[in-house]
Amino acid sequence: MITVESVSKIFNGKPAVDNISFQANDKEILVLLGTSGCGKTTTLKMINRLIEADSGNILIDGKNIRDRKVEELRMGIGFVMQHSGLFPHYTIKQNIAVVPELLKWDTQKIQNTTEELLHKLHLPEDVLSRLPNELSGGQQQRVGIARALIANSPILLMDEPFGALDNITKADIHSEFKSLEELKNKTIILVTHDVQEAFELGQRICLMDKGKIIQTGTPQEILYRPKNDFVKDFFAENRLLLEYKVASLNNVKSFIDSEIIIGEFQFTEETSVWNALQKLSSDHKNTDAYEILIKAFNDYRKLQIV
Ligand SMILES: Nc1ncnc2c1ncn2[C@@H]1O[C@H](COP(=O)(O)OP(=O)(O)OP(=O)(O)O)[C@@H](O)[C@H]1O
Repeated sequence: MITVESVSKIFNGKPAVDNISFQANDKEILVLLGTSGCGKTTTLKMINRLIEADSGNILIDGKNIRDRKVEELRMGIGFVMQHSGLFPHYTIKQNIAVVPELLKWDTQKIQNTTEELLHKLHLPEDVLSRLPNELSGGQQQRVGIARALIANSPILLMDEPFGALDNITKADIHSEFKSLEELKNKTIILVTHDVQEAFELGQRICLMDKGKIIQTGTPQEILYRPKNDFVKDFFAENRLLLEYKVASLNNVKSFIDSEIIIGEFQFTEETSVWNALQKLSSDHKNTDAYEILIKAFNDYRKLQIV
């Protein structure tokens, strides 16, 4: 568990992070969401002490990170930097091997684990001998993720890990990412300014503005019980889409005979209404099921909006 207690950071007399507190629970993906300059990256970097907090405390599993050696602290934290952060003069193979070499893994183990991760992240093996600038932005980001995952540390900090991807590739990566076995037991803090990404990946979201946390909650809580007008307005543009994405078939099942829809189309109760509708809309034979689901969603929605 990561606990951030009343943490602040001031740059040139201006607060970049202003007395924030939150907790990332074990094995959850907590998203820090906010517009450019609101203090997300600074917050993330304070957790692995790339930036030292001016005040407040950060605890990992109850231990203050100030009381730990920086190198030892960072060994237990995978970090995916904004724009991949790969060493430009190292090959991809060397970039991925940096931490395993510090941990004195034998060459065979490094090679096997690297190949396994490349495969899972859909990167061809021939990238290994290339330099970062010989890869696309999206490929570089996947390498950045492989590098952060290889040592299997229990905590993962990710700064805009999919920022270089277009929206279509992003949607694919999000579902791949969520199903990666390597992530299942990790506590993950992910920074993004992309509202849809936050809703697709975050179990909880901290919405930040001007160095402060405005609201922390599940996507449903943030959407249906916004703390103030700022939160409401922040999601106004994407609101309907987000509502379809946060509602699962489990949420709407009491409004339909969902067994039919779930069984017939191989959905699960966790499938979002959005994904189910997308699948149903791809074939005109499913028009009836599509309409049943829309109606159920509308009935469910009426009860959420207070
Ligand atoms: N090293 C630094 N020196 C001075 N000011 C800084 C430094 N790092 C960040 N800042 C300032 O602190 C504020 C917060 O920056 P931060 O990078 O944490 O924001 P962010 O939410 O991650 O933004 P982005 O999404 O654009 O990366 C900004 O006003 C930024 O200009």
